[in-house]
Amino acid sequence: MDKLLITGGKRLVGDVTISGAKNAALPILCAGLLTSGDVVLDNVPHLHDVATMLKLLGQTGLKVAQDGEKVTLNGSAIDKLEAPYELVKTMRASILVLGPLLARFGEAKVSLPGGCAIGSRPVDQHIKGLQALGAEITIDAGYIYAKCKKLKGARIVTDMITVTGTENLLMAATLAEGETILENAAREPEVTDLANLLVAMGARIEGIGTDRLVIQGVPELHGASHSVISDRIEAATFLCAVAATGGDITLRNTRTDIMDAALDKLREVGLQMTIGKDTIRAQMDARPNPVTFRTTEYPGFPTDMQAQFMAVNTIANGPSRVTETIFENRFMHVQEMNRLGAAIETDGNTAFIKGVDQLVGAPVMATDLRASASLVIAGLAAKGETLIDRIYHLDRGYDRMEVKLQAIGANISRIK
Ligand SMILES: CC(=O)N[C@H]1[C@@H](OP(=O)(O)OP(=O)(O)OC[C@H]2O[C@@H](n3ccc(=O)[nH]c3=O)[C@H](O)[C@@H]2O)O[C@H](CO)[C@@H](O)[C@@H]1O
Ligand SMILES: C=C(OP(=O)(O)O)C(=O)O
Repeated sequence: MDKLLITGGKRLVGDVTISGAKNAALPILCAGLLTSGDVVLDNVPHLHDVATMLKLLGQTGLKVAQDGEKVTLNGSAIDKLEAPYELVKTMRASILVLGPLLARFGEAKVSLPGGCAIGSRPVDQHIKGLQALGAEITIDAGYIYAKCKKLKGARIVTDMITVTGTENLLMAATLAEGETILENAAREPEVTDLANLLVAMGARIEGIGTDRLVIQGVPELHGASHSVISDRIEAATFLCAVAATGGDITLRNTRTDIMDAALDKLREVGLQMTIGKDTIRAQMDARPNPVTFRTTEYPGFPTDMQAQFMAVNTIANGPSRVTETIFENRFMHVQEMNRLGAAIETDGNTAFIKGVDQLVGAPVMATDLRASASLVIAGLAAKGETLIDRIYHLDRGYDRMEVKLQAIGANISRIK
C-alpha cells in the first residue's frame, strides 16, 4: 500500500495547473449512457475514481477511448444494465449510472453503495425521485432493482439538498415523457457542468444553476463535446497548502467565479491573492489567522474543504471553530492532526481548534479523501517527517498531488 513521506517546513513557490473536477467528471461520464452518439470529453482528470468509473461503464458495453485528458464515449452497444458491488464499494458515485440506465433502457441493477468513513450516506432520495418518475424499485440482497416502461415527468421535492441525487434525477428526467420539476435541487457548479453537457446533447433544461430545475423530456439525446470544469476543491486545497507553509504560487486553469466561499475565508486567513481570468497568484508570509466557519451547500462553504481549512487553523495565531453540517462523521482527521501536535477538541459536529506554534511530524493514517489532503497540508507545515498511510484515498480524487507539490518545492515522495 503506497504511503507519502513529507519533510515539512518548505515554502511553496511556483506554478500549479489545476485538473478537471472529479465531482463533475464522474456524473458527466455517466451521461455517456444516455445516448448512442459520441460524447467527447476534455479536461478529464487522471484519478482512480475516473478509472473506476470508466471500468464500470465499460462493463455495461459503453465503448471508451481515452487519450490523456480526452475521453470519447459511445453508448450504441450497451447490453449489461448493471453496477456490481465490487466496483460500487470502491466508489459511491457509481450510483450515478442508475438514472441514465433506467431512463434509456427501462431497467437497471445497481449495488447499494452503503456508508463510508464520513457518514451513512443513504440514497433514499435518488430512489424516491425515480419512483416519482414511475420506476418500480425493489431492494434485494444489497442491490437496487429498477424497472419502468417509460419514465414520466413529475414534480420532485427532495427532503434535503443532494448533489448526486439531483444529478441522477436530472439525467433520468431528460428522457422522461413530459415535464419534470426538481425542487430543492443542488446548485453546485458540478451539477451545472453536467446540465450544460446535457443541453449540448439535446436535453431541454431550464433553471440551470438554481434550486429549481425544469426539464422537458425528449425522446432521445445525441452526442456532444464538452470540457470538464476546473476542480475548485483541488484549487482551494493548494491555496490552503501555501497558506500553511508560506510561499508564492500561481494556480493555472482555475475557475475563480465558483470559489467565493473558500476565497473569502482564505483572505481572512491572510493569503494575498491576485485573481486573473483563470489564474490565482497566492502569496503568504505570515502565520495564518484563524477562521471560523460552518459547512453548507453551494454557494456556502464546501464540506469538501472543511478538513483542509482545519489543517490551516491548527497553526493559526488564535482559536477557531469549525462546524460540519453536511455529513455526520467528517472529523476523522482530528485525531490524526492531534498526533501531529494540533490542539483540537470536538463536541458533536463542532471542532474547537486552539492554534499551536508548530506541528511536529509523525506517522498518521488517511481515513478518507479530504482527510488525506488535510494531513498532507499539516505534514507540509510540520517540523520533521510525516508518513501518511492509506493514501489510496487521496489518489481517488487528486490528480498526482505529490508530483504537483514537488514541482513547487515540497519535500514529498511516494513510497511504494
Ligand atoms: C461524487 C460527488 O459529487 N460527491 C460529492 C457529493 O456527494 P453526495 O452527492 O453523495 O452528497 P449529497 O449531497 O447527496 O449528501 C448531502 C447529505 O444528504 C444526505 N442524503 C443524500 C442523498 C440521499 O438520498 N439521502 C440522504 O440522506 C447525505 O447523507 C448527506 O448527509 O456532494 C457532497 C456534498 O457536497 C460532497 O461532499 C461530495 O464530494
Ligand atoms: C466525499 C467526496 O467524494 P465522494 O462523494 O466521491 O465520496 C469528496 O470528493 O470529498
